[in-house]
Amino acid sequence: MILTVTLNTALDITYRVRSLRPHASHRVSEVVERPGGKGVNVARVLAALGHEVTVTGFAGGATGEVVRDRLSAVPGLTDALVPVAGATRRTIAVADELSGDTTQLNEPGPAIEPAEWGGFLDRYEELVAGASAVALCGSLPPGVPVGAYASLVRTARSAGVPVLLDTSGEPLRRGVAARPDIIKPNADELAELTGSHEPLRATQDARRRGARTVVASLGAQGLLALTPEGDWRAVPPAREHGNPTGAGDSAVAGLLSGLVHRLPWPDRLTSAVALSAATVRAPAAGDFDRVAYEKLLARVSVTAA
Ligand SMILES: O=P(O)(O)OC[C@H]1O[C@](O)(CO)[C@@H](O)[C@H]1O
Repeated sequence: MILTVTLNTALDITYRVRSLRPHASHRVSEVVERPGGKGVNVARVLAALGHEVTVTGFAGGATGEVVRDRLSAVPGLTDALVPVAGATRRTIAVADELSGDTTQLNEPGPAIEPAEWGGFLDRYEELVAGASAVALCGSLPPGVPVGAYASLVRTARSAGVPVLLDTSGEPLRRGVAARPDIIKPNADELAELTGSHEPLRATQDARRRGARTVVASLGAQGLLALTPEGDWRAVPPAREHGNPTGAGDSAVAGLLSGLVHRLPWPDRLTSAVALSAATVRAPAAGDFDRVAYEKLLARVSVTAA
């Protein structure tokens, strides 16, 4: 099984409005509610691709119950979330029909008590022992130590399980130094980590900091990957229009799926780019348009970087 870790799970709410304007009141034409947080989205896509996947992290309160209830209906997905006293956060994505842009508002998440964090570490160690790969995804809720991902990377490495890290800021900086197998920063996360806004230079710098492979997600420019097998750019055939929320999570799912199937890197990148683009076409995060995905697979271009 593939293990995904979402320390800051969420109930993702997507609102559709005609046109979003600051300081104005809006009528919402559609509301979609989904279990979210990056690792949860990754897990849902992996399950849809036919993988056995286990979700862990924290869940609490009424929002946590909704998240767990919805996850129990996903075939192939096992819920190993650790209960906490605080309530799972909500995130709000406002999709603006006129511009096609999405505005995201993410709550900070519940305060995690030291005993809850300790309980999670024990659970994580047990789960890692049965995993073929681990993904550590998203922000940290308050109370979780900033070096959390560095510890979780070290645990996976000492168990001999490949580990992918997808986070930002100081948790990413510390996590990279613990030498994860793969990191998947976006352009902003890379720039924050390295101080460089030039993607190739920043990706090389991120690799020198400790990640074995860096896969940078660059929006419409696709993925730039520096790997032990070679360096590639994987680009979708055209810019997609729709809701980009969760597109990076789908790319992570594609990378993990390719990793456990031991596919060559160009094939992993093709699948990651196609899934990512097919997610932009689907209305809610963590979903992808399967027909678009299958068509896109033949149209992604992978070239040496
Ligand atoms: O953990 P954060 O970095 O706040 O990101 C969480 C959010 O990002 C998304 O996963 C999209 O990538 C949403 O589903 C939402 O839950």
